[in-house]
Amino acid sequence: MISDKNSAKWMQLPRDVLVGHGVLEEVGDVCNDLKLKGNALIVTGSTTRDIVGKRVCNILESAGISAETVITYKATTEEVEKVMEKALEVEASFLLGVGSGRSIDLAKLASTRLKLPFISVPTAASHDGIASSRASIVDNGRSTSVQAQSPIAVIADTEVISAAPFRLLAAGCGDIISNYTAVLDWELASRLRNEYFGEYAAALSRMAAQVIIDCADSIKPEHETSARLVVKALVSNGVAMSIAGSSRPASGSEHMFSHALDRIAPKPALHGEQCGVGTIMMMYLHGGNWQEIRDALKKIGAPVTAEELGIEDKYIIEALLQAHTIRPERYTILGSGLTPSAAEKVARITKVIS
Ligand SMILES: NC(=O)C1=CN([C@@H]2O[C@H](COP(=O)(O)OP(=O)(O)OC[C@H]3O[C@@H](n4cnc5c(N)ncnc54)[C@H](OP(=O)(O)O)[C@@H]3O)[C@@H](O)[C@H]2O)C=CC1
Ligand SMILES: O=C(CO)COP(=O)(O)O
Ligand SMILES: [Zn+2]
Repeated sequence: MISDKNSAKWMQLPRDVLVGHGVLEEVGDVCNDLKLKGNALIVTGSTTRDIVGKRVCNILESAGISAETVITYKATTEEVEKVMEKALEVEASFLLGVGSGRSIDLAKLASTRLKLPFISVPTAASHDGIASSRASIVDNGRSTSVQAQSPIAVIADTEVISAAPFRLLAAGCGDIISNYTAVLDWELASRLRNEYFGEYAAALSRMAAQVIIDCADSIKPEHETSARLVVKALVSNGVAMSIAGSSRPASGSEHMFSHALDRIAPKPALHGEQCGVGTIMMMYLHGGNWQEIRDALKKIGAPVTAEELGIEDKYIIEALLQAHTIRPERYTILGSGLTPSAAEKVARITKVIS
């Protein structure tokens, strides 16, 4: 028998996934189904608390579960600690991340460290951390991708998500389309560095990006069918990351560019918006069809230029120059870095700057 000891992996996936109109009302039933009792801690943002957090609190209380709330501001190590302290103070037996990517990541990592279950309740389809087992946290000013647990349940109410500002849904499309360059980078790292490459996770990731590109014409504001399509692709991305055991299928050079912008731009845009623009430029560097990426993002209504991101050209160039230093262990098309003239060239040719 030929053994393959290195391939043994623990793939953690959500148990209950609810996507649809009004599924928020089923939070109590989901807790019952999963035998979650005691006190809940709702991790939410200042806007999303008013939109959904308070409603979740009421639904839980009607189901006999007492719920406390903690408000999040930044996805940092300090805030993970703040959430953990609050969970201990209220003797929480499980956590819910109710809101944006930041609140979900903080609930995910804090619950992992406390060994408590966690439910993901996204209020927008802006990022693919909805169902993933990773948390993107800034530690000491450095962007890190931390292994965490998958949510035990995902409750994605398309009525809520389609009512969110359309900019958030368009950003989610950028986060999914970025799978294309992420997978190209992963393949490159496999060829040049003999890095493990997961065919299945890569295929799933490419498929989600393809679905969004193929449906770009029909992704519209306030359409629940659009919200549903994007949420399903985001959930699928989370599954791809869990299968891979890393964010590799969904995060490559275009994500490093976005993380660099978060570090240096005075007012960064949304994660998925920056990743979308990064994908246009990284696809050019890969010698691929960057125009197809740009056209799809334009059709959806996501930004394709520095001006549309609301970021000055000089920060785009600086982020291109710094991107390879963000996660040096993650080999990408950026290799050991671009020269200033190459960075300016890629941004100009792809019309990101003019
Ligand atoms: N773990 C993973 O695998 C991944 C993690 N990420 C991470 O997720 C984060 C990006 O998430 P993203 O959601 O784009 O950005 P943010 O977490 O920054 O949230 C963006 C804003 O949208 C608001 N918002 C959310 N839902 C609604 C709504 N229904 N109506 C009105 N406003 C709303 C939020 O309000 P409020 O202030 O209330 O939160 C917040 O102000 C980054 O930190 C990124 O690194 C991204 C991809 C994958
Ligand atoms: O944003 C992500 C995938 O879309 C997670 O990626 P990172 O590993 O870059 O934090
Ligand atoms: Zn992302």
